[in-house]
Amino acid sequence: MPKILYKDSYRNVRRGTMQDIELEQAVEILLAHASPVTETEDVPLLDAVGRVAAEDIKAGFDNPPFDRSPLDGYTFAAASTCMAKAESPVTLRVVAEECAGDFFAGTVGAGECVRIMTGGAIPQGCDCVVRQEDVREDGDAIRVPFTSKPYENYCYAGEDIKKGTVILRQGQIIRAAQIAVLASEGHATVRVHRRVRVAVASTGDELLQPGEPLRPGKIYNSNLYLLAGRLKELGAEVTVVGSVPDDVERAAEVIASYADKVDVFLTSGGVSVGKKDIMHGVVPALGAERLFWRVCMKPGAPAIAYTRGRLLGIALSGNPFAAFATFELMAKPALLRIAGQTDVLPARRRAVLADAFPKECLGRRFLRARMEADGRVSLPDQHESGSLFSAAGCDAFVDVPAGTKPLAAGTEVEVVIL
Ligand SMILES: Nc1nc2c(c(=O)[nH]1)N[C@H]1C(S)=C(S)[C@@H](COP(=O)(O)OP(=O)(O)OC[C@H]3O[C@@H](n4cnc5c(N)ncnc54)[C@H](O)[C@@H]3O)O[C@H]1N2
Ligand code: MOO
Repeated sequence: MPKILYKDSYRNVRRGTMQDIELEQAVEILLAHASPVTETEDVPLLDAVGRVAAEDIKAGFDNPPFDRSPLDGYTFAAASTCMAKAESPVTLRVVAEECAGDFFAGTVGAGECVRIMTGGAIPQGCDCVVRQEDVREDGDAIRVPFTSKPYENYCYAGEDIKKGTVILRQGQIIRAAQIAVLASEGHATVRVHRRVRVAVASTGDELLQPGEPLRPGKIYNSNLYLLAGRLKELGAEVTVVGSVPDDVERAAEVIASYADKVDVFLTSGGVSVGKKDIMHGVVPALGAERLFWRVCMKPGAPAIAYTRGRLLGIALSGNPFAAFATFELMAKPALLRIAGQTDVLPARRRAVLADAFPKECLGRRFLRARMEADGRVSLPDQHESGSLFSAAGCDAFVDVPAGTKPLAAGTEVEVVIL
């Protein structure tokens, strides 16, 4: 591997045609290099929660599979009660009893009924159900004091799902409701894409692992937990590499050793213009192609993306909120695409600010924020890129365009929902 000096690495890439790109362009470039995994596997339904469907599934039969009763009561032909009145009820003979799961194979004739429980299959000859509380039970007969209409209190076969309906779409994320629908159609397993494999590491000789004693000038490594934790939440197969030293060759060797094992190598730190911002050197040392460096946004502007063969490398800023924001806005769409998902961009909406933001934004800025129950979006007090704690309760970013003056409470803003 060529020896690359720290001081060379950013200066070389800064010269020439290098230009900051818009976030949307960065996402487009990442998505263009995010090939969905092709390997699939069949997993039991409960293991499929959080996974991405690898095939469209159509309902193989009408659900429910038979006409059924929505009540505990009696079923008969509505025509049998056409003469019924409160003062002269019609008497119907109870010829059978059916609980849910039973099947009465006979035909119910005029003047007859079947006692039926909720979920019981409606027998031949019957077209309505009455509640048992509404009739008088009298030995093996009932007295019905009103006329019933055909298909009153009646659940049709296929009322829930018609045969042939697409019940799961390729690329859809599978949640509890989806596995319940699959179960209702008799599926015990479902075909899913294999999980996206991500190695996550942090750069920075200042970093200590939690559990080590705190030493002067050092800080604990929080980004590793933020990124690995978020990857877990998103259902990725995470390899926690840990801290890589601030050494171009060593870091490149570590990343290269994962090139065939993971889809994405995610790092934080070392992307700005400092003496130890090694990622500029790591990219050529890896023999990788740099896709971009610097995005027109705060925080996280100095993010780098690169590829080597099938490996996609995403190097985020070390500042914790920069790592947080750029992970959500740039890395996540690419990871979801690789995982096989079709819907990969975060939702956006307009909302009114509950709090003021007192600073002018010369460049485009993403503010940590929280959607409130009243539909407004609130801001914490602390917005530094290096501050993590105030982001911990946030579930949205306010997307503030370049050149925005201080924002007053009550201003309508564009919000990215996490
Ligand atoms: N002269 C300039 N300096 C800086 C610029 C610039 O344009 N010119 N950009 C600033 C911006 S914006 C950012 S963002 C940071 C990006 O720096 P790096 O991505 O190279 O990150 P580091 O220098 O390694 O670290 C920055 C900051 O974050 C702390 N850190 C790093 N890793 C972790 C971790 N795993 N857990 C917790 N905290 C971490 C690190 O100690 C630093 O305080 O550069 C600005 N500078
Ligand atoms: O892009 Mo940086 O995170 O603002 O300090």
